[in-house]
Amino acid sequence: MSLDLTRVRFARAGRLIIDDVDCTVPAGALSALVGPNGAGKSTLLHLIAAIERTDGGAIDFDGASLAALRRRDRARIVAVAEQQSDTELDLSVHDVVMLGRTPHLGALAGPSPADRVIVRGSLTATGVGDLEERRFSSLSGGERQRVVLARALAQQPGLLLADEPTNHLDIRAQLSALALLAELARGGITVLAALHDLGHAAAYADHVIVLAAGRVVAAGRPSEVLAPELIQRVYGVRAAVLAHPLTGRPLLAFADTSDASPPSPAATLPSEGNRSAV
Ligand SMILES: Nc1ncnc2c1ncn2[C@@H]1O[C@H](COP(=O)(O)OP(=O)(O)OP(=O)(O)O)[C@@H](O)[C@H]1O
Repeated sequence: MSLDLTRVRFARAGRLIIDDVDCTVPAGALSALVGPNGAGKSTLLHLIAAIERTDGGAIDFDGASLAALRRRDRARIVAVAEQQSDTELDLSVHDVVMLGRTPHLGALAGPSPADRVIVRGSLTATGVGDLEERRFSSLSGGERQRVVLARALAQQPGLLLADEPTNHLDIRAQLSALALLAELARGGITVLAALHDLGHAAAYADHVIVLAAGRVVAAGRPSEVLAPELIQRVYGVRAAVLAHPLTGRPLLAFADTSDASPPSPAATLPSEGNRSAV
């Protein structure tokens, strides 16, 4: 089930923050949403999740408007994994992740044993099964990040939106989180993750959407999109694309424009290999 955005617009304080965005997030793929600070990545995720209302355009998942759904129906389809507000701080980790089951529970019904199994499985999948009884407020930033992803998994969505899912994570946890998102995508979930690290996008994403100043400036396979010219144009840094010695996937190397050393001769893209490392 693909996500299709057509001429999506969003303005705040008299400024267009999302400016006629057209793009498709393909089904069963891990798509990376990349772009400089302030490009509009988080805003776009919020518009897709209908946390914010668009000022124009259409956002359809599997051919149906997400904004037109009732909140509960939408929550059965779309999950958002992002840094949480303070409202969850007083809950246990178990209860935070159980919130992901809310759209699936009957009107007056509490969680069933099956819901508890799903919660436990989600915590295990994100590597925090041993934290279930802890207060969310007592967790480190990286632990919270993984619990937030577990909550989104527990929702069993068709569309998973993740805002900086590797934030706060150590390198091993970063790779695990990305591999998990790629695996979920292969399992049929449409995944759109806002990523700052272009290396992660190159190494793990099937599809990359580049946002700059609220506009989509490129979209496609990482090997097509993450080219030195585009990175120079969008981020203002020099880049070389190498072949990862362990995986064969694209490996990006950067230098700021003041660095006088010559550009790498290896500025061609390698073929895509496995995704076990960046
Ligand atoms: N409510 C608002 N009122 C005014 N401006 C806003 C509002 N929300 C977002 N913006 C502005 O919209 C732009 C896009 O913000 P957004 O957080 O979506 O960017 P981002 O790509 O996620 O950035 P970052 O990589 O820094 O997290 C920024 O310039 C931000 O200041």
